[in-house]
Amino acid sequence: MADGGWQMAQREADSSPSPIVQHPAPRTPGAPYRAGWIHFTNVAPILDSLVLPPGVTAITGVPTQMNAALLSGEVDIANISAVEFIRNADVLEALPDFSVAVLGPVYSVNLFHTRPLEELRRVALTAQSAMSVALLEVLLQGRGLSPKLERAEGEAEALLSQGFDGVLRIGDSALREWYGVVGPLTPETTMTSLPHSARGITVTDLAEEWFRLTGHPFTFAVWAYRKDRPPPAALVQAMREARRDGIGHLADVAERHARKLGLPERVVQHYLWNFRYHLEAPDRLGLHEFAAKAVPGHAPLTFGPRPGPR
Ligand SMILES: C=C(O[C@@H]1C=C(C(=O)O)C=C[C@H]1O)C(=O)O
Repeated sequence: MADGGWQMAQREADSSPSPIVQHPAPRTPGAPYRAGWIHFTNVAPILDSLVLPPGVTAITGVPTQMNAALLSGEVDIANISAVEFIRNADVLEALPDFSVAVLGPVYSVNLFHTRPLEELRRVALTAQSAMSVALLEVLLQGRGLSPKLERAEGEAEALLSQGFDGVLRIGDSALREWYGVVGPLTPETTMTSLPHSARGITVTDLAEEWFRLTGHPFTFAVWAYRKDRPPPAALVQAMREARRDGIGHLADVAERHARKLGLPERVVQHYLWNFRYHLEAPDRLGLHEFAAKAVPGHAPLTFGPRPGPR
């Protein structure tokens, strides 16, 4: 579904640092604390082992759903698109030690294209993602490129055969479609440098492009909460324990999710060990650099108290 007006509307919304936050009704005492999880495979090392403490409930959804749920007050904490945290930094705060970030390629935030980037005319964007759209805009602006950006859902190869010359995809389907283009990998394929083109389709990995541009990691998601609704300590502790367990058993997590995704185990294992889940100094540097480029004039980014031992 093409929508020519959407690009302008989106650009206008993007350039405004003021939040579109609704003010939820005050909570009744004793009401549950509500979490919203984007449950893509890349968060499995944190979420799969998570045992919610008493008094905490959770829902799941795609990034734009969880962004909206946090901003409307439907949930109190969520792993949201980092760009929404930046845009709404006056009302949101983030946990200081949780991120979905990478240094270099991510494999699941992909622009599939059939012409060189410089010659792109029509690019399909998924409505599931806020972060990848903002990143794509920064990368295109950096190269002085302005293809028409349109909202359209569907698999990359199908959209490429329907008049789009670029298709932006995220998450598990983007990972699967990347492998669909470049796979199957041979035993000789080095796992430090996976291929990015085949059959006339190039897969530009937006996090790798960001690394080429800045030398920094790219932080896709942070765990944000409303400043007036910080998470109970028991929830943060449970998340830290779940992450320690998940990263400690990454091969098991990868095996389970490889089966679900229909991908080879070693591909999923490589995908997962590539992530940076602790919002460390380089990830914050990348986040601040992106914030300055994508949301000039944003409110200062604030993070909760420093964590205890991991
Ligand atoms: C790396 C990814 O990051 C996710 C992408 C998001 C977005 O595009 O808005 C939001 C949260 C991230 O967890 C991915 O989905 O592949």
